[in-house]
Amino acid sequence: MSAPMLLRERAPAKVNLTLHVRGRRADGYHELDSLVAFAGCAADLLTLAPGPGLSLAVSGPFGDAAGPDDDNLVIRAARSAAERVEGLALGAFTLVKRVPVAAGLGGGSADAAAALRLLAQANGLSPDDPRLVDAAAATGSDVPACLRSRAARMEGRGERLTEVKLDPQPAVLMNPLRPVGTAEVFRALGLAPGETFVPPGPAGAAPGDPEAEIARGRNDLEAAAVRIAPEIGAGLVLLASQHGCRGVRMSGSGATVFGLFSTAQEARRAARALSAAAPGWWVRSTMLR
Ligand SMILES: C[C@](O)(CO)[C@H](O)COP(=O)(O)OP(=O)(O)OC[C@H]1O[C@@H](n2ccc(N)nc2=O)[C@H](O)[C@@H]1O
Ligand SMILES: Nc1ncnc2c1ncn2[C@@H]1O[C@H](COP(=O)(O)OP(=O)(O)OP(=O)(O)O)[C@@H](O)[C@H]1O
Repeated sequence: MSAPMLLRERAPAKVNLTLHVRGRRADGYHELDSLVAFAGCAADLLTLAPGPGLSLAVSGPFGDAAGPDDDNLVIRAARSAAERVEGLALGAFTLVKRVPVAAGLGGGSADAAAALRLLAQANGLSPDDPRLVDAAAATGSDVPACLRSRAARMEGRGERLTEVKLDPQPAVLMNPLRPVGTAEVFRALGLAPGETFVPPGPAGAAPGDPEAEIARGRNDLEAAAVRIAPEIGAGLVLLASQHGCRGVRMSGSGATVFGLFSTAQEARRAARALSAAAPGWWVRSTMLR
């Protein structure tokens, strides 16, 4: 008797090392230019037992916050793939939700992307299959980048991706466990459809050298998000005060903030100090790549 097949995938959190808003398109979405990387030590876990039907069981510290299972991005991605690939075998998913929800870490997008990778494996498809890439884009703006889960430049709404050679970045992630809605933050920028975004301050570095781009870049959603959740500002100050911190910024639409460090040891030490200094916050040291 053989055991039923169980496939596993990690769904690493996404961090926007830079996030530049170009403007608002006629369709209401914002045109972006963002360097994204992925966190080794902050990830959800997915399994798939291929078989008839489609189901999802969610557990883990943030399982309740992910919303009803039928609405979960895992199910939405699977349905989206099934619409595009005739005869696609689905099955029973489990999700252990360890990344905070509505946190600017693309947790739901990472889960959707991991579900597509599992379906690719179960059906003998490449995760780069254009039908799966199309299903990813239809599920959410961050899902195509999460499908690859490697450092990249993300342009447009997230559908244009270019690989970026990035040295692994020791980092600390901090989140106050206050959900911040992505749509609300974009709305707070106050751009009309068709309007160009004028960044405050100097332009960032030209594309080519990721280190310079990160050092001189911005997150154009940061000011709007701080108005909605002022604790983001407190998190940035706390992170910046840590020994060895090279720079701090918010990820995505917040409220997660990150600090970059020169060594993994400094990042781990800072994470220990911050866990004590900011009780109630989610704090992780990780390597971004
Ligand atoms: C902020 C980022 O996380 C940066 O990586 C993404 O742009 C957001 O990605 P996401 O969470 O997958 O977002 P989606 O689910 O596609 O969009 C949520 C909502 O955010 C707004 N939105 C999102 C992306 C974008 N480029 N412009 C927007 O205006 C829209 O109101 C949209 O209805
Ligand atoms: N698997 C999932 N994990 C997390 N949230 C999910 C999931 N499925 C659906 N959702 C819903 O999606 C919304 C956004 O959650 P998510 O954690 O992806 O946001 P985020 O980290 O702010 O994303 P971004 O960085 O793309 O702005 C939540 O309101 C949540 O209810």
